[in-house]
Amino acid sequence: MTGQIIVHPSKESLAAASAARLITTVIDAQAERGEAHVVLTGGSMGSAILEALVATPAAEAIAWELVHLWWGDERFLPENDADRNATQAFQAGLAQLKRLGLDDSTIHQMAASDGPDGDDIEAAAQRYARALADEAAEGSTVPAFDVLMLGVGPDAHVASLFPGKDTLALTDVMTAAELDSPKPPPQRITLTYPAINAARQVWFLVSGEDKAAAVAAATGGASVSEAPAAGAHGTEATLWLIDESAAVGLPRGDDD
Ligand SMILES: O=C1O[C@H](COP(=O)(O)O)[C@@H](O)[C@H](O)[C@H]1O
Repeated sequence: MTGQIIVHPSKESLAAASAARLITTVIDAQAERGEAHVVLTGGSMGSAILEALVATPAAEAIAWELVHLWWGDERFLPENDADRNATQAFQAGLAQLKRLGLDDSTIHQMAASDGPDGDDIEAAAQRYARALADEAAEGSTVPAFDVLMLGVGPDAHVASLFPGKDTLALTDVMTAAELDSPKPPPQRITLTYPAINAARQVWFLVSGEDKAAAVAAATGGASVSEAPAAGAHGTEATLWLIDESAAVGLPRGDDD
């Protein structure tokens, strides 16, 4: 496998330690490059890390006005729908981070199904690809994200890249529409592997025994088609940040 597995005792300690790691990584990125690009995940750990982040005073050490936030995927639903990843992120912590200087202009949401493209999901996916290209360095189509976080489903999906789907094979586009997701809602927009794998650091955030088989498969040599998480990696680091319950399927000695 590529990457390092770090096991935390509980979901709470995983979220708190990952939030602390995120703060340090963003501060380092800003010291080196001025601004930082962070990709958020949806799902349970997406909310947990934002809640932990806003609960620590150390979050104030980040220059939030120089942070770009992106999403790895989005459920294609109307704006403010409770199931949108962005809605959940605002509830979990983005609203508080705006008080620390995070600006709407650098919160890059994927379009909603009642947004500028209406229900044309392909157009909405392409719109996000253009937004990524606008912030990319010359000659690149996406920013070299400093941290890209990924939750992992029980079926080992990441972002909205699901087992056996055509989106897994895309190499020439940075975003894609998923029209028939096995997990509701069926319509989603996702980053593709070329976009994900441009990140400096990819962090998988996984809690719960229902994810243990997915963690074991993705880190144990399963194919990308079976376990999409196996196809994601960073250019500098790939970290599996998991809790003990998500680690129960790992061979003994594979964790820290
Ligand atoms: O639907 C989604 O699911 C995955 C995993 O979510 P979880 O609640 O099982 O942790 C998430 O990473 C993705 O962003 C989201 O759209």
